[in-house]
Amino acid sequence: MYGRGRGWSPRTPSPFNRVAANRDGDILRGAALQEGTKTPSSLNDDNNITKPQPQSHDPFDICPRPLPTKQTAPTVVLKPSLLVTNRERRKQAAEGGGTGTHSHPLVVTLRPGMILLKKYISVSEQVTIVEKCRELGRGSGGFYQPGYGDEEGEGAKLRLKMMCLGKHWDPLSTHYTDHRPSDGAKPPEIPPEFHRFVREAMAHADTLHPITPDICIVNFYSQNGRLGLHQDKDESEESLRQGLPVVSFSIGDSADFLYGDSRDVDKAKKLLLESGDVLIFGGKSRNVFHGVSAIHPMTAPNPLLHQTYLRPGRLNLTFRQY
Ligand SMILES: O=C(O)CCC(=O)C(=O)O
Ligand SMILES: [Fe+2]
Repeated sequence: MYGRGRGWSPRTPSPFNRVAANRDGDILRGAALQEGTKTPSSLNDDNNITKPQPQSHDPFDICPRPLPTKQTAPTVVLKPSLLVTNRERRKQAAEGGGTGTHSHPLVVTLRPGMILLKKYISVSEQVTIVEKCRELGRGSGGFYQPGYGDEEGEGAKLRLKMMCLGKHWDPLSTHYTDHRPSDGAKPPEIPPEFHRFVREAMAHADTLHPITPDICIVNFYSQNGRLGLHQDKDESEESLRQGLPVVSFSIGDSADFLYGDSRDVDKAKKLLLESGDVLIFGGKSRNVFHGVSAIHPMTAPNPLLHQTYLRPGRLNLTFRQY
């Protein structure tokens, strides 16, 4: 995914020092290194440092329930009335999308091989996706904060939480593996309903080869999340040669998505990806450089938040065929 396309390996000096210094910022150093990880080294009985142990990752809940307030016991969390929810749904439908009727999606060709299905995923489908990602994300192989740098996980961290389905993408080796090296977890399977959503979306991108995804990388960006410009180049040579597309679902807060022909942020185009958007890039755009430069707070659709408690931020799923 990110690594190989970014043109470095763990044994060569990481370009992230450069990236971190130039505001493109897909990593955090220092204090943020602590988030979501535990140090893998430990002492044995004789107080000698042992070999690195498998890490455990703190569970990460993308839909935390509100804490009860002090003065009232037990707290009842009020969901909006049906009237309010329906009004919001109608408003959203009137604004042009996310209605769940895929008969006339707005299909925009951004460049050859790069297709945007605007507000394509209905709110109820977004709810299904969020709930499934929540469930899988809290279990074995669920969300963690991926690190680069060294085998002890003491290097830089990506500025997002990640979970892989189908196969694990390892940021250290920049290869796909059957298990997550840090804790040995096997990635959960891609849920059958996700396969259906991808199949239906692909039908609107008929200039591109359809995929049968066997990998889905799920990223959760908090409001200061970022992802530097990179190419997705770690799938099989055959997949890349055929230009098999990456299918990307955006849910939650909107994001500034950058794309272009080089890693140069100043030359990249900027696209606002909103909740329910599907971006497909394959064929002549399979190697496009892309990244996320900003998340826009408080832009997620209210009905989605009311139904899922999705935390502030953005969920992105990229489906690929190895
Ligand atoms: O979050 C996005 O829109 C892009 C994610 C991405 O490029 C990746 O996971 O490789
Ligand atoms: Fe990517």
